[in-house]
Amino acid sequence: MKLNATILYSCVDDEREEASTPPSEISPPEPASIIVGYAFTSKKKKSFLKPKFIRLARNKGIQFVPIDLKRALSEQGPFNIVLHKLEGRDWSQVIEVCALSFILVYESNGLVLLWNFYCVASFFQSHSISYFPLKDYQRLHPEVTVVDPPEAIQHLRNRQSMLEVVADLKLPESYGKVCTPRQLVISKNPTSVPDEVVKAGLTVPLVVKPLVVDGSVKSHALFLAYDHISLSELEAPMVLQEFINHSGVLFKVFIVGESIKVVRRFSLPDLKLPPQPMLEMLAKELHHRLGLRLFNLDIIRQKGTKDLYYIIDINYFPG
Ligand SMILES: Nc1ncnc2c1ncn2[C@@H]1O[C@H](COP(=O)(O)OP(=O)(O)OP(=O)(O)O)[C@@H](O)[C@H]1O
Ligand SMILES: O=P(O)(O)O[C@H]1[C@H](O)[C@H](O)[C@H](OP(=O)(O)O)[C@@H](OP(=O)(O)O)[C@@H]1O
Ligand SMILES: [Mg+2]
Repeated sequence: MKLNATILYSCVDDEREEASTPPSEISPPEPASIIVGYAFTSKKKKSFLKPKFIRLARNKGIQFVPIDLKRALSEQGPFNIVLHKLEGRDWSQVIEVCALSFILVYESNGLVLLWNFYCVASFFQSHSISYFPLKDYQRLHPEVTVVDPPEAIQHLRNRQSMLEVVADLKLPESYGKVCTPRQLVISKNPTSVPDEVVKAGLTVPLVVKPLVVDGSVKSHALFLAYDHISLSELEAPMVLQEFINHSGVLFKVFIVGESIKVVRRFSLPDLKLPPQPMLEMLAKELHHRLGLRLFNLDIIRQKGTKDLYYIIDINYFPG
């Protein structure tokens, strides 16, 4: 969900360039000292690989090379860094599910399809394609930095596990208190939702969010439920989250390795930012617990309080 943004701690060039020419097609690549292999959705290509950014990177000896997902990763490169953001299931799972489907077909159809599965397996072997290419690639090439490991990203692909890790933190409260909105996960059809909401002690209005976050448009379709009747009309799986009044101000906290950048959206000029030491503790802890280097936290402050903060969303490799 995009709102107007004011950059605070750092000056980021927000100039939008419509063109999204792949880097390799702009001009012949300069000799690069760092080669970044990337596997992106077309949306990510557009938002991230802007010509101006690619020029800047090239001047610094960094070259972006597209990864061909249809070919074995080990046949491509060499890369210094692998950067990825794909829609739906992550890269390794797509291949895993493909192999699994053959096993399932084999189980229901007997020997003929056993042979089929065997052929697929030997095809993968002879073409050096593993069922978990990124994992295998990491094992074979520990010198390559993969940003970020698919298993770490999994935490952020579900709005329950995403916030559980924050709820488990035991941070000192000297700079402010960080919590998460109370929420209820609805996994099945929602006819019983009104009762469940009452049982859980939640009250309307509630923010309704799809449980799964897979980069699709659907996973960003949010609703506000103002009454109990509308709750039973929604599509599971979803989370129902208590609405936090927050004066319409959101802090986007971007974490890139050890650095933290804060962006205020719907900014008010005289409003103070969340304290830097609190953000540093949060970023450090979540980096360790999630195993991610490139992510962002969306933080709001409860209206009428000075230091009660809620983390409402965490995004991997955000815009
Ligand atoms: N619990 C909440 N209380 C009040 N407002 C909320 C709450 N949750 C979300 N919002 C509002 O809805 C917006 C979108 O919510 P959220 O970030 O969870 O969705 P998203 O689809 O993951 O968005 P993004 O594209 O930023 O990742 C927030 O930026 C905030 O303005
Ligand atoms: O407001 P921002 O720029 O942080 O919006 C992000 C959004 O929060 C999600 O991270 C999006 O990723 P998906 O969940 O995969 O859709 C980002 O899109 P992307 O195409 O840049 O990865 C948004 O920019
Ligand atoms: Mg999000």
